[in-house]
This record gives sequence, C-alpha cells and structure tokens, in this order.
Amino acid sequence: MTSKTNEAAAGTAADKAADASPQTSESKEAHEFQAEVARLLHLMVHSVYSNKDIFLRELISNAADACERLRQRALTEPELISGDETFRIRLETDKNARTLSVADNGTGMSREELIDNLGTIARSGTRAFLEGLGEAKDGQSLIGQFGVGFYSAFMVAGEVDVVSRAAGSNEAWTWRSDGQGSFTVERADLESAPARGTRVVLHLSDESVDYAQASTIERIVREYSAHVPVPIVLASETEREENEPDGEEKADKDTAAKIEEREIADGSALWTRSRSEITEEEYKEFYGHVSRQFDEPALTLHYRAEGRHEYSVLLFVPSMTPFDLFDPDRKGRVKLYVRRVFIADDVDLLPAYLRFTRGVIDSQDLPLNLSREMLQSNPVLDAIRKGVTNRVLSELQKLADNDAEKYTQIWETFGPVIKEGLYEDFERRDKLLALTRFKTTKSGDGWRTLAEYVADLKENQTQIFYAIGDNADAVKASPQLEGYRARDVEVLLLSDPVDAFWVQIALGFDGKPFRSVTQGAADLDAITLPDDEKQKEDEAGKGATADVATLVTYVKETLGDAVTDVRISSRLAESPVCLVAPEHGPDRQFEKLMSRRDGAPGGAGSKPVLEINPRHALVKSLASHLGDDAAKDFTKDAAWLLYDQARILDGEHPNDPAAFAGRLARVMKKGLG
Ligand SMILES: Nc1ncnc2c1ncn2[C@@H]1O[C@H](COP(=O)(O)OP(=O)(O)OP(=O)(O)O)[C@@H](O)[C@H]1O
Repeated sequence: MTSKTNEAAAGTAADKAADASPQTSESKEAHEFQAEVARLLHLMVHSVYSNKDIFLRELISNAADACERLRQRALTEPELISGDETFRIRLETDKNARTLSVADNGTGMSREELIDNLGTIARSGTRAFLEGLGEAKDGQSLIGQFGVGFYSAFMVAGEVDVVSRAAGSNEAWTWRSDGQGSFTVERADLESAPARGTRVVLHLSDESVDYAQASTIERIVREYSAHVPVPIVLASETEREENEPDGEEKADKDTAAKIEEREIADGSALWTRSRSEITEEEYKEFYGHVSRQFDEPALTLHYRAEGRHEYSVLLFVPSMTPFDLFDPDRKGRVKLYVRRVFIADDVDLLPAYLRFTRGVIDSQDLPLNLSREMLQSNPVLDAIRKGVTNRVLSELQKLADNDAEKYTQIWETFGPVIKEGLYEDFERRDKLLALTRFKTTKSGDGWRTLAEYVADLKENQTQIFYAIGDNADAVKASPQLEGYRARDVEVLLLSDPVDAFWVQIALGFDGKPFRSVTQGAADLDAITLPDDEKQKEDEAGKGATADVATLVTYVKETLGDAVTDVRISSRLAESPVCLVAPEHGPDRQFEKLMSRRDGAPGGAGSKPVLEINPRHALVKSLASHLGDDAAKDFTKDAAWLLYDQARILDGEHPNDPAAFAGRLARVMKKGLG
C-alpha cells in the first residue's frame, strides 16, 4: 500500500518535472518493455498461432471496455463526455497504406497509462503464466490458452502506433513500437489525435496485408465481435461498383466521399434479447468477447430473474481451464451491468468456488452511480449473488442428471475448484456434495457419486470411508485399504489439496458420516468377509494366538514414545503393519499436508498408532520368537524395522535413517546366515 502510494506520488512529481522541461517529455522517449512483455511479444512476433484473426477481437474488446468504463465514469462526471455522448468503435482499413486502425471514444490513456498499460503486465496471474512459459518449448500452443490482449497486434503488424487522449485531457500521446523489445512515447499533435479515446494503427506486415481489406475485417467482426455492447462502424475506401450510377451523379459521388462508413455491429446487449432469438453461434461469439478465451462454452446459462429483484443473467462455464484459475486472489470475472451500463468486473457476483464462470449480470434495480462501498456491501447484490449461485448449481445438477458425459467434462476441468465450496459454503454443502464426483476403489476409469456409493453400501456398513493422498494411485496402494478391499468395501480416494479440508468438517451424506481409513479403529469387524477371503483369513489366522498379544505389548515397550499405541489390526490383509492416526485429533494425511504447507520438515505432528496384522506370517513368526533369549536383539531390530516400514509405506522417511540402515544390515546378515 505504502509503496504504491509512494510510486503514485513519485509519478506525479515526475510528471511535473517532465512538464516543466519539454526536452524530456515533448521529445521522443524510449522505454524498454518489462521482461514478461518482451517474452510475450517475442512469441507474438514469431507466432505460428494459426488463428491470427483473434488479434482484432482483442483490440475491439479493449476498445469496448474503454467505452464502457467511460460510460460508467460519466455517470458521476458527465462533463467527460459532453459534446460526444455516443460511444462507438471505428475500424478503418487503408489498402494503399496497408494499415488497419481500431479507434474508440472511450477513456483514452494518459502518457503514464500508455507506458504502464502497454509496457508491463499488471495481473500477477498473467505474469506468473508467462514466467512459466519461459521454459516451455510449446509456448506457441500455450499462448492460445489465455487472453493475449493488446500485444497480439504484433502477430500481424510490423509496427503499431497507439495515439490516445484521455477523456477530459487536453493532451494526446503517441506510443509506438515494432515489438522488438522497446517502445517510444511522444506528444501527439492534437489536430490528428482522437478528440477522445484511443486509435490503434497497425502497419500490417507483408503476409498480413489481407487485414487491410474491408471484407476481411467485416467477416472477422461477424465471427468474433458482433455482440460487443458498443456499436462498431467500418470505414473503408469506396469501391467503384459495377452498378454504380453513371454521369453527373457519379462524378458527384467520386468527389464527395472516398471513405464509406457503415455500421457492422449495432452494440445492442445480447443478454437483453430473448433466448429463442439467439443462435449457438451468437452465444459462442459473445462468450469469446466476454471471456477472452478461445474455447467453446461447456454450459450456457441465460435467463431473466423477475420478482423482488429484476436482473438478466448470461453466464458461461468454459470448457477449458482458464490459465489463472488457481491464482491466489481467486477473483471472479463476471461483469456487472446496471440497465445495460457496465459497472464493474471485479465485484464478487459468485462465490470464489465458481470463479471459472464468465459472463454478464445486468441489474434493473441497482442505482447507476454505485460507489465502491456500495459494491462491497449491498442487499440487492447479495440477493442477486444468492439467486445466481443457486441457479448455477441447479443448472449443473440438471446437466449432471441429463447429460452425464458433458457434466463429467466440466467436473474434470473444474472439480477441484467446485470442491472448495464444500469447505466454504456450508449452506449449499449438500447440493455441492451431490455434484461432486469421486475416484474410488471401484470407479475404475470413471467417477462415482456419493449417491452411488451409498446405494452400494455393504451390510452393516454405516460410514463412507475415504483415504487421502497425493494421487489416487498412491492412495489406492496404501496398506490401510487392504481390509476394506478384502470386504469389498468401497473407499473414496481423495487427492485434491482441498479434500483434506472439507472432509474434516462435512457432516456426511445421506446420514452416513465420512470416516478416514487412516484414523482410529477400522470399524470393519461388523462387515462380513466374503467366503473366500474368510477362508484365507482363517488359514492365515491359524497359530495367531496369545503370542501376538504379547508381541503387541513388546513392540509398544520397544517403540516407547515413537507411537501413541500399538494394536491388532482389522484393516490389514496382506501387509504386516501400518500406521494410523489416533481416534481423536486430525487425520494423518491432513497433518502431513499441513506440515508441508507450513514448511515444517518431516511428517505428522501427533504420534501415530502402529497396527499389526495378527495373521501375517512375519508377525506370527516374530511372536513365536519372543521368549527366545538368543533372538532378543533380532526381535528388537525387527520391531523397529516394522515401524519404519510402516512409515515408508506412508511416504515418510525412517525416523533415524542411520539406525534404520544399521538394523536392516544386521537383520539381512542374520537372514543370510
Ligand atoms: N483502447 C484502449 N483504451 C483504453 N485503454 C486501453 C485500450 N487498450 C488497452 N488499454 C489498456 O491497456 C491494458 C492492457 O491491455 P491488454 O489487452 O494487454 O490486457 P487486458 O485487456 O487488461 O487483459 P486481457 O486482454 O487479458 O483481458 C488494458 O487493461 C487497458 O488498461
């Protein structure tokens, strides 16, 4: 905060200094691009990105945003637009000069804004993404995954000039660059600068001269920008048409106007039209504008809410992961309009766990001059937020019920984010649990719902069992699952970071509580083993006598403080030992996750319980050697090795690696005779 204020103050001081000495500010100043911008530009200039047309969508969207921002500011400062209250975007092609320009009468940019906005990348997520791209060989393909913005102009232009005049200002500035690492800024002649707003002039490269053709531009606007909420006019040299009138009339025309201007998009708000009038293509095009993504929407939600509050909603669930989905600020991008006037795009209109949703919400009831404070806390907005959130969830549920395949795609893309709601949105937890899909010990390549899990409960099974770990395969291999597998009891395999959090506080589903397979007693005795497993267990159990109970006491004494308890296990089938968390307190995996997050070394904080499989051959044999004085050192080593083995199976290191190695060596030596 302080540094920002200082920067701003420094900027102002610098401006004053610059104004006082025309040599510095009037003459052309050269600036280097921020490193990430230079990287992005390099990708753009050498782009093999197949769809270069999208540069126009980016420039038009910027122009529309600038108009909408000014329209919004003018609500409280009407003088900013006096004399020219009609917003528009004007495209102009010039075949001879091989230029294309995109002009708007929106906010415009001051000299500092030109330098900041077109020389750096402000959004931390974009920066991080580009840093990540730094090493990636396939930068070209990745670039298509996020809003490439203004810099995409360099895909088609060898040089770009941006002439801008901020609304209400009496000076204009020209920004110019060839996209090769630096740009210049100089004062622009007011005569030729826009009266207000920005004109971006692209000097097209040889292979891109087609963009100086009006017909090409018109085609691209129809495809990508036809429903931008600001009208678009296209200006181009008039072509002499075959059926043009002859004689005097024609001569008049020739001298009167060489440039023809026509409206190619009317700027009407798509969301105000009724659903039945809008085609899929139109929705898709508008989605592209509003999301700046290149995929198709996986779900489109368009409706008008009436009743206590009136508002229109046009929202999209993308089919591709937005690159900034896991940005720490978890900001949504739904735009708020009030009676078709853009108000803000940074108001949280949906909970953070639905932040991947893109689109527009247009309120009929809110006042137009909403202050920042009113945006933060406002009962109408609260009601809208509630209504829209419920609607998004119910639409997702409808999709899940009617088109499982499509819903699964959404789940695979956004499931880990939606699950954040299980932790954060207590009120809607049941709805969210119904939407959640799980990998389980029975899901194979597919997914399971909790309803399916509960429908398949074993006799006497009263809980929903889960195991947490870094990935489903690793979890599946953990020894703690053996007893469940033997009884054919399904276990949820949870491997998203958020799983460890919500599962601790969720009360259950359909009256069945969640239960970790790595915590407390296994509660498996009531669930019958299938006959073949029973037979295996009986066989293995032969000889498992009171000796094992003595072994348990012995191991407990030997391990001392390293464990909370040692006990006989019902959750093991093939492995001799495993570690579990005590009945009360956090689950082991949760503790591990927390200690990793806090940067603490090692594993869990509280001491685990060591469980011993009384039917395992090694355990039985060890138990039978307990009274044997000659085997005393061996049994002690073995007790510790069992414990360390259990740690290793849990993905941890032996507590004392040197002691572990020593014991292992001794036991191996003995084994080899
Ligand atoms: N025509 C314009 N009028 C006013 N400001 C503009 C205009 N074009 C660009 N800008 C400013 O430059 C900034 C950078 O533009 P750019 O297109 O690179 O990114 P963006 O629009 O912020 O993000 P994205 O395209 O990823 O949504 C904009 O945020 C805006 O502040």
